[in-house]
Amino acid sequence: MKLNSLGFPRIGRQRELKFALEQYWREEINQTELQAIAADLRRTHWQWQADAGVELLPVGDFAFYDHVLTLSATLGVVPERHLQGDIDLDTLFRVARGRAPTGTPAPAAQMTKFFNTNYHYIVPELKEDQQFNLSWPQLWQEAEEAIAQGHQVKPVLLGPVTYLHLAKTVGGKFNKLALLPSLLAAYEQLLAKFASLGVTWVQLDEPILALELDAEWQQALRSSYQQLHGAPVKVLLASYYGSIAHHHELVSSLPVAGLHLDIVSDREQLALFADSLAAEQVLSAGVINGRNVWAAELDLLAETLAPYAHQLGDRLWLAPSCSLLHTPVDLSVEQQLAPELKALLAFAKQKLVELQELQLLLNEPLSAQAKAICERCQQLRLQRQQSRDAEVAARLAALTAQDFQRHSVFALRQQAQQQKLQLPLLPTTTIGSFPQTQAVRHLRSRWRKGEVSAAEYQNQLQQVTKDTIERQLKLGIDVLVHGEAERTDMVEYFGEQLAGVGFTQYGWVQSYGSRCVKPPLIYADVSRPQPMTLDWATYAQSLTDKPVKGMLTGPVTILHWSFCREDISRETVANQLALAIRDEVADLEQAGIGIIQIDEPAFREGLPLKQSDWQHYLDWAVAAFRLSASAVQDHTQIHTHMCYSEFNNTIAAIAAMDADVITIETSRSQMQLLDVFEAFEYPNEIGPGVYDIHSPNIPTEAEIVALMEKAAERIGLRQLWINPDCGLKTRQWEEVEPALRNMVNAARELRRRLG
Ligand SMILES: CN1c2c(nc(N)[nH]c2=O)NC[C@@H]1CNc1ccc(C(=O)N[C@@H](CCC(=O)N[C@@H](CCC(=O)N[C@@H](CCC(=O)O)C(=O)O)C(=O)O)C(=O)O)cc1
Ligand SMILES: N[C@@H](CCS)C(=O)O
Ligand SMILES: [Zn+2]
Repeated sequence: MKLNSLGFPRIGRQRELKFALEQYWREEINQTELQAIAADLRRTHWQWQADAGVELLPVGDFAFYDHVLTLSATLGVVPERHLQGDIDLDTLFRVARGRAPTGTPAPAAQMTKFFNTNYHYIVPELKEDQQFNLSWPQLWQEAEEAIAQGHQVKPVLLGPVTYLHLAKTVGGKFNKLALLPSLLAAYEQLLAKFASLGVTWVQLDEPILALELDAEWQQALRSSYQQLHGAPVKVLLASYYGSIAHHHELVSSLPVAGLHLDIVSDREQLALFADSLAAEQVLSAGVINGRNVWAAELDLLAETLAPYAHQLGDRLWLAPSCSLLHTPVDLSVEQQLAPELKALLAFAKQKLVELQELQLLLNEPLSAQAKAICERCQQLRLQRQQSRDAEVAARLAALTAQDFQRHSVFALRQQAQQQKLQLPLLPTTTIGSFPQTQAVRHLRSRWRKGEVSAAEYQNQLQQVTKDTIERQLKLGIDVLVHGEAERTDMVEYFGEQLAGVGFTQYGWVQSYGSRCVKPPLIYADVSRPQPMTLDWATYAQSLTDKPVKGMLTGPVTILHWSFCREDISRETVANQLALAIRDEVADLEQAGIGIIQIDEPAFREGLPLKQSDWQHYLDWAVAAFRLSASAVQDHTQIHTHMCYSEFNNTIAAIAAMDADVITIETSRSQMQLLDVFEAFEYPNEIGPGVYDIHSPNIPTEAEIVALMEKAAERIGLRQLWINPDCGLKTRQWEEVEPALRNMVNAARELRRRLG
């Protein structure tokens, strides 16, 4: 029984890759030094996997920015604007970031969420006459590197059909599936190249199998794997992030040497696929959760797997459900986790050990070691069962329909709010965060190390907040924010303060490129022991007569961007979080904060992969948001904010959230995202973003006026706000101030023209 690894996090246990990349981009180290750090990380990660008993080490899971981008470069899919001579590492950085130490800057390629994860990939741009040529050697060079270290390797890359599915077409409309034959020819060359290195297995990932696919895409899968059958390597076809039981007939007819299934998402797949495997086919059972951090119940897993181990012998491989990219690297470096919580966890490195232990339970079930593992698992089960909070349960049980509903309908609330707030036509505001400067991060780091006292930390953050308020007042913005300087991250900050939620010191997970997040751990019933944002909001409000918006992260986003317990439904956890946020909303209102924003940028990302499951999700997600927002008086204005979203299939749910104001990311789509709000006759107020905060470019007054005129063609003037696309924490003050000055001037000009 082989242990199969689908990929290991590349960022490094201490985020070595992040720091090296950023140093390289700042030209503090050269490419040779960057390459050396990367090679060290790969060597370490391969060794850890080999030590755990993985025989075929994954290659292709390392990436300098994103593995989809590496594959694009491998295939020669690089936008012309970034292609300045032959492809080199800086070409990849220009595609991803718009700039690199060498070459001419050009607008970065689009970046978007990878399936239902919080990982972002760089969207390949395909032209109608796209050629695919092997153009960038990283993948086979890494295979050679691992082989030279004495390992056997299994290259891992996205399969051709998923690659096409994730790509976008540029330069006119055409069916991207027309490119499949030439793409397959490039894959054949790549597989032959691997074979020439002595590689026997190649893993091709087709996570689109977890989606509901139309006939055309199903046929694309059929014809692709029939064609690749001729390749001189064995193909392991991998799917993950969801069940593929609905494609059972299609998948079991494909002539591949093995299948990897995400068994965590649907255990029934084991029986279904095991029974239809061809005589030589391998089944890689993804039984260790690659999307979560909880220690596996190995004793129960072994019980489930035992009949299949018997049936398939060494054709059964044991694996994580997906690449370990989405988990933190190593639990052993955590020094401050409560031991009871630490015992419940397994990060990437520990998950490899779990595979090994599972193998032992199956091979030597009667051994003393096996007995000890089973006892540990039983102990953990007992501990998990004690994680209920009777008070939270009672509060949830007592909820009635009224708790999910504002007192009055929007039209009445709008009047009450206008009377109270007296805002001008087209009010201006920002989304919450202002630049998180090096100085603020350094201060926090020193406070965490005990080098700065809590009082001093507080005091200096107050200075930053005061400065942020003064800058906004000078700019003439109508609705101010305190700037979020005290927050590492919009989710982690709340995670640190909620009961039932744990947080790590080093549990970083790559979000995009060099950027990482540290997801909180929701391990027990959630409640709010004390106010979380009240002091910052009231302090900021004390500095001005203009309204300061209270700033909260919504329950759905906290849930999606955390590692969540699995013993109760996500809906229940969302409602627990909603009650905690509801209490904070009530405290803010009570303290005189008249506008409160509840951010939900992950609302859309939470949609299940299968569209047939969407409505159920939307129902409970909307309810959780409403529960968090509905305790206030009519005159208190509730905002929500969503970036990374399009609203085509969800507009009814967005309207049902019933926020008084929604701010959204629209600048890059030139306000086209508003079409759906217009068609739906969306009744509440909307702030369509006019400033692309992902770009260092400063929007001009004329550009903002033009964007808002487009918005006004679609949405009633009295419904509109003017604001950036998203928070400004990743930008510099030198960019933010002129951009916001132009935004405020544009608002004044528009009021003159349209008011
Ligand atoms: C909106 N987005 C978010 C997502 N998910 C979240 N959970 N949160 C989000 O905001 N998903 C979608 C997008 C993803 N976008 C981003 C954008 C930016 C980042 C990012 O910048 N991450 C930072 C880490 C943020 C953080 O916690 N900072 C700490 C500093 C930690 C640190 O590195 N400290 C240094 C010491 C510094 C010094 O001494 O000078 C160290 O430890 O060495 C803080 O604010 O204190 C990143 O750097 O990756 C992520 C997702
Ligand atoms: N209030 C947050 C929202 C980001 S999506 C911010 O401004 O950073
Ligand atoms: Zn945002």
